[in-house]
Amino acid sequence: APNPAHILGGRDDEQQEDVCGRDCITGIVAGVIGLNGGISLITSPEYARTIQSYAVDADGGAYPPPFYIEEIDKKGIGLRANRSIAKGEALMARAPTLVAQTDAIVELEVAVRDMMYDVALKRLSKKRRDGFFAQMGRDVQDKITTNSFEFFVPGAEETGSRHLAAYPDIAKFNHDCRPNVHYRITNMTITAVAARDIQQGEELAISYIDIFLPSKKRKERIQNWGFECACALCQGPKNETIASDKRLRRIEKLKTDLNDFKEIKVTAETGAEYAALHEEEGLHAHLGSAYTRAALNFALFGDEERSREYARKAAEELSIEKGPESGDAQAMRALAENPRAHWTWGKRRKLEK
Ligand SMILES: C[S@@+](CC[C@H](N)C(=O)[O-])C[C@H]1O[C@@H](n2cnc3c(N)ncnc32)[C@H](O)[C@@H]1O
Repeated sequence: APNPAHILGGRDDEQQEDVCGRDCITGIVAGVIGLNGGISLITSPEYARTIQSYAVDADGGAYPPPFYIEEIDKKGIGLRANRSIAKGEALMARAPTLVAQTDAIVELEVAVRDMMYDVALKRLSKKRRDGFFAQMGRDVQDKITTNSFEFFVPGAEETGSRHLAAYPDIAKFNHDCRPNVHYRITNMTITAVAARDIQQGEELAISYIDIFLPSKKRKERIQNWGFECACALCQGPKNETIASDKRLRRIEKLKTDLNDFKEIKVTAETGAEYAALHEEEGLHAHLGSAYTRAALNFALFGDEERSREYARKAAEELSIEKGPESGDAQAMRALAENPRAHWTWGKRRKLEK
């Protein structure tokens, strides 16, 4: 039977309100839930319960903020460093203002969806609502499309459910194809971290797309977002774009070879070359997985010393990228501790014989 669509909760009062009765939506349930006085949800009661159980950090990160807002050439507003920032520094941690189940906003009738947005936004405090409306975009839907981040909420469906979240402060970061800031979403708190050492005066930027794509494909993706990329790589000299595309192709090829376990197409050094290409290309926010591949490849060839060296580097990067307690960072700490005990130990060397 179709589920009722309702507005659940008020600011902190948890009362329910029916929005459109029992049968206006088939298949999905949608509702709006006020949480902690400042987060509105448009989702099913099941996901709402999970989301409500999340601990949130609404106002974390470096204080005073190591950046200021400024008009940036060809990009609208953006953030600029007001001091030098060390790699790994947490710049900002924020809870979302508005969370909407992706399927719900796609499947809902536009009029119902807009009514839900309306109710959800009215429930926010004025400051948080103003923050939402200050984001770039023609209307509520466009603001969500232009500025939101996606995260998954585990649930009955195998993959959980995708949710779009608005983080107006984080939405001030512009895009760069070689970003100096990395973000991660834990439950639904987003944390922006310096992906490398940053100098005073540099613009702070994250990436909106897959930055392993070659220049042409990146351009297409960015066009889908509705703008032309004004980052240094995209606007830089042609020979640099060609050199960058060549490195990206080599990275792709080495990744395929390193992942091949049926046939040995690599040497112990291939992983190190793979990681060095990431460094050269300025793929700072992806060094964790690059060092991980290198560490595992050295372990596969039974090189204890170098496996440890790269596992240590991987653990350091993964602590920034995924958090110090993430499973990936812990796995690399374990490998650094004792490569000989790892399941990969010597496997490629044995194959070679
Ligand atoms: C999430 S907002 C970022 C903040 C935005 N600049 C503003 O003024 O609110 C995304 C929008 O910023 C602009 N933008 C972000 N990165 C850009 C880039 N690398 N080149 C040109 N425009 C960019 C585009 O208009 C894009 O749709």
